[in-house]
Amino acid sequence: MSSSSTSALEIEIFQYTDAHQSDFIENLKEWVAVESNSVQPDLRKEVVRMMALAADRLAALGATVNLVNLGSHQLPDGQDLPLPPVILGELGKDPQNPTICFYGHVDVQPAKKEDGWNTDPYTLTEIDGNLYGRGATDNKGPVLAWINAMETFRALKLAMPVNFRFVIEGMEEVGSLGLENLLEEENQCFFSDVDYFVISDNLWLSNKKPALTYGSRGNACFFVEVECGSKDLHSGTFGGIIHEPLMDLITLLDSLVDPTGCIQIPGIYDSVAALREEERKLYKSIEFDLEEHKNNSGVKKFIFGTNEEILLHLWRYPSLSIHGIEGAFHEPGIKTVTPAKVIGKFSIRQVPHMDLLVVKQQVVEHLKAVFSKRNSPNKLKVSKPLGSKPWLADVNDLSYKAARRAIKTVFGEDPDFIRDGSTVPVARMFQTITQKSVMMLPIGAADDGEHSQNEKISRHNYIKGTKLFAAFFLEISKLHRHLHETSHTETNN
Ligand SMILES: NCCCC(=O)N[C@@H](Cc1c[nH]cn1)C(=O)O
Ligand SMILES: [Zn+2]
Ligand SMILES: [Zn+2]
Repeated sequence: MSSSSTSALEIEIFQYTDAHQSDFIENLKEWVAVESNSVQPDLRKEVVRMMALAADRLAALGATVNLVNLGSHQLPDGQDLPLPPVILGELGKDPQNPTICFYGHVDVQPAKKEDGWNTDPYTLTEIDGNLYGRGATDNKGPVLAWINAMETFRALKLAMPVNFRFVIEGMEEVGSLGLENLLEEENQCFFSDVDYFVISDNLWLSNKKPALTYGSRGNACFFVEVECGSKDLHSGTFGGIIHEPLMDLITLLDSLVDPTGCIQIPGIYDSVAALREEERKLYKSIEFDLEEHKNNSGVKKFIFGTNEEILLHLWRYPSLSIHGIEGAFHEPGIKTVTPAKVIGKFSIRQVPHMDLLVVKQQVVEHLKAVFSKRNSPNKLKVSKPLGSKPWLADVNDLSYKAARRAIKTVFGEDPDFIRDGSTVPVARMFQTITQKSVMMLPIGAADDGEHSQNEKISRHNYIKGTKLFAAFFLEISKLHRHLHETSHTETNN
């Protein structure tokens, strides 16, 4: 469907895209077939193979591709494992054109058929208009949609309206190891002429309505370790006469959040930016379907009952989640052991203007205070292995204006302006390091199930996403040229 303002050029591009749907889906099928799971060390070679495939595809478009070696990293068992290279690609150096740097990742979360998938996770399978497969939406589909859009310009022999830069990595799912250093090193080189960064690695808020994302929460991950000695004990021989580490730990974990979701760590909300009335109004106006969101989650009841409260608690306030306990018996059946050492894992999503150092101090003080009340002789250790800051963009940036127009052209409606409750550390990294404009332009729908069983992207979103990116190239080019012509004229006068 095209809106009345669709240009002849856009119509030509959209017709080409529609006519080549099967080719674009074949490309995605080829990528999904690679088990580029960055979590499991024994699959690292598949991540490396995936990086080579992505590099080849960019090179076929005429891009200069540099596979940057990031060295190696140490696994928990002390073994050294090479990191996959990062792709730095470039195509076009026309000084009249804006330079857009697209970031994406081609590693995936683990997936096994027996986890509850209805189809083989590595065989892209279309059912009722949905393309199921690991990485279909996170993030191979969106990366390919961007490449498909470029391919369309090339196939139609159209001049590229923008200069392209690429950062494609293969370690996003495990914390983008080595990427921040590379961005810092390349800030004055590879990134020096970038005008706008675009990331398409998140989802719409709704299953149907397109969105533009202007913020994401950061995250502070914590380990809390309790240890009573060097070996596990028989609970019949020692139960009842020792301070069990798991009991200490459960008390500690239980002290973190009350049943209304409120974090119990003193001072944690102190620096959260005050909510302005316009912002509250904005949240009220977003078309958010609470029932749809509940259905997507598969749970029966949320803590909050209104759209406004839900959005505030997802985007605007910190939240604390407990992820697991290392060392605790978790397998089926009975084992009457008392573990000597257990590590609780939790994280606190960060919002402006929380400070990671202050948060760590508050967490440590709170846990120590709770622990001291138990008079336990056990050893307590608290650490923060990972911390990333929140990201917030300026929606007045030209890229947002261009994307909004492109969305209207392709989807026939204005997008929701949304924030993301999860963390996309690279958005904040690009912003802090380069001081340039960063935008998140999702093409996946809320029910795509990233990281979950039966991950998918719909054919509709994949193909319209391809058109959206092509329309965005044209819009940003127009707006950028106009801005520069205007400022040039003003300078000359
Ligand atoms: N919708 C985008 C999701 C990206 C994502 O899943 N990010 C992780 C990153 C992370 C944060 N803390 C540790 N890893 C997330 O959990 O938000
Ligand atoms: Zn992702
Ligand atoms: Zn992911």
